[in-house]
Amino acid sequence: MDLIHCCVRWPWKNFPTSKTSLFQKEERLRHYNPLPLTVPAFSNRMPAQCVFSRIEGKGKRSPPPPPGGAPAKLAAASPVASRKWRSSAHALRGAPRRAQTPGSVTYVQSNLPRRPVPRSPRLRPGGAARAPGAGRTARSHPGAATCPFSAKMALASGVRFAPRALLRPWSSPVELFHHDRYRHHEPPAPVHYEDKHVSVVKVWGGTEPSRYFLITARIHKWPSGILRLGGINGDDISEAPRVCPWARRWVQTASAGPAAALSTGAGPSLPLFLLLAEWVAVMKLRNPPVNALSLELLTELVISLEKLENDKTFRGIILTSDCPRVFCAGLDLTEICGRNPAHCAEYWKAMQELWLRMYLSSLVLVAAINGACPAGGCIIALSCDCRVLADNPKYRIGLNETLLGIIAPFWLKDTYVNTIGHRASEQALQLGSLFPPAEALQVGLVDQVVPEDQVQSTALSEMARWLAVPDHARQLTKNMMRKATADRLLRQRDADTQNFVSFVCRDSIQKSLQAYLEKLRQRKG
Ligand SMILES: CCCCCCCCCCC/C=C/C(=O)SCCNC(=O)CCNC(=O)[C@H](O)C(C)(C)COP(=O)(O)OP(=O)(O)OC[C@H]1O[C@@H](n2cnc3c(N)ncnc32)[C@H](O)[C@@H]1OP(=O)(O)O
Repeated sequence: MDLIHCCVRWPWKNFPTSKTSLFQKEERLRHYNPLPLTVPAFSNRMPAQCVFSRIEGKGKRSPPPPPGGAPAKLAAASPVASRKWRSSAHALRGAPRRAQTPGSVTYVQSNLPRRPVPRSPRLRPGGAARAPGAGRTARSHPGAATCPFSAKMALASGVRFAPRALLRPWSSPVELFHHDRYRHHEPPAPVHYEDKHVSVVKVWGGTEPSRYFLITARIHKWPSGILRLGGINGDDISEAPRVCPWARRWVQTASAGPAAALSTGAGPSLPLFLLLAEWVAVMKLRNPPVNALSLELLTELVISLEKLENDKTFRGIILTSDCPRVFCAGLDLTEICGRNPAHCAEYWKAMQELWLRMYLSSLVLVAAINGACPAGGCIIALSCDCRVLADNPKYRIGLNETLLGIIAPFWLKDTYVNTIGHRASEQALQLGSLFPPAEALQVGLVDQVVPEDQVQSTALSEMARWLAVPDHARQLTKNMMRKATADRLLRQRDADTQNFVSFVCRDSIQKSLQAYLEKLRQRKG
């Protein structure tokens, strides 16, 4: 299994929500030299099928909070929000930074001269700003600290978002911004731009003058790196490097194309005043020949997911296959055929664990299904948030257990029902249907069917779409939708394991598994 982690980092998390606060922000940015980003390689070969290859940012990390920093209450309630607050507060103050702890991403000394950041007269001690005339900060707005909707209300009522708004537990305001304003304002014609450095995945936003836009671009040098470039129509694009000096190369390259393309209704050029990026991991299943879910692979998957979940810089995983023509062949039948009950129990527990982790993952999981996806493979795909399937009639997807003489356990059935509905599941499960792409799309088993060579890029743009939603709101919603299903298994996990073991260890089932495996082997010959 391959994991490719790619990233660019951004120094600013508070996005201006009005022209006034934009200018305030630019004023501060003028005195702040964010860190240069270079791309060293890091490879940590794991045992078994798991390979991590990292592409990492260089720079330095924020120090712990100053005395009187993030309130202890916040730290206790939301470590992520607290951390965001700390790094942003220090960026504002130009505070010295220190190297990150070993074992995680490595940051080194910046070569760029760092200038102290003069405190804006509008900044109050503690970093909160009072916007002129506003009289209130977002924080003073009831509920603004907890949910994007009240932040939206605050926006509507003219409240300027101040640095203290960083205390909000939900993620980058850019996402809120995009979410609020651009969801229904796609450009009239798609904008295509590609050169050797970047290719534009999607442009969000309208082309009217004085409107913001957001570009999601892919950086070729970082295969799964997603770059977000924001701008206002009509401003000067040459400002961009000043704002994001460490990303100058890419900003400049990117700016020529999409900006020009977008400028039709808004003047000759557009500014890219903000650069955002997400950390997205690409996880490639690699257990040749067919990515059968061996105990080893299951374990690696669980460990990798846990690592990524715990590394708060990651927000999404694209799951795909490294084996040609097969995404995942499902359970490794050799793990349950001719094995003792203890082994079967251990195996099934690992399968449950993987499903639980994936189904309830706080990260966005996108399955880039680039091959056949039967049975357990389909389960893996169904546990993701979004599925993109390659348009090849040989790449069929579905739960075909009944054809093998086995029965999908209740939690797989529930996952199926949650995805395609009761009647379609009833039919497909009993018939053991494996759907070709067009039918899979029609029944709702996958979200997109695209030509094979576009699976990864489509998965990436789907990821961008999912990451455009504030993490906090998306995670809670996901939990709300999926928790009951997961809880059902959690309540009866041991009984489910017992059922599985006693079922697969039956002589009749062992015989049919053996016959099925034999058939697969002969078919090859
Ligand atoms: C109330 C009680 C409740 C109890 C519940 C018990 C039941 C629990 C059920 C849990 C749900 C999940 C079930 C499963 O996942 S079962 C597995 C189902 N999988 C399949 O049916 C897929 C079988 N494979 C294929 O169809 C093809 O291999 C595939 C289309 C994936 C690829 O075709 P291709 O032509 O490229 O490859 P080959 O067929 O030539 O295969 C190459 C070698 O791989 C071996 N192989 C294939 N699949 C598996 C597998 N699932 N496990 C182990 N090995 C597999 C195949 O035998 C070939 O091996 P050799 O190289 O040795 O010949």
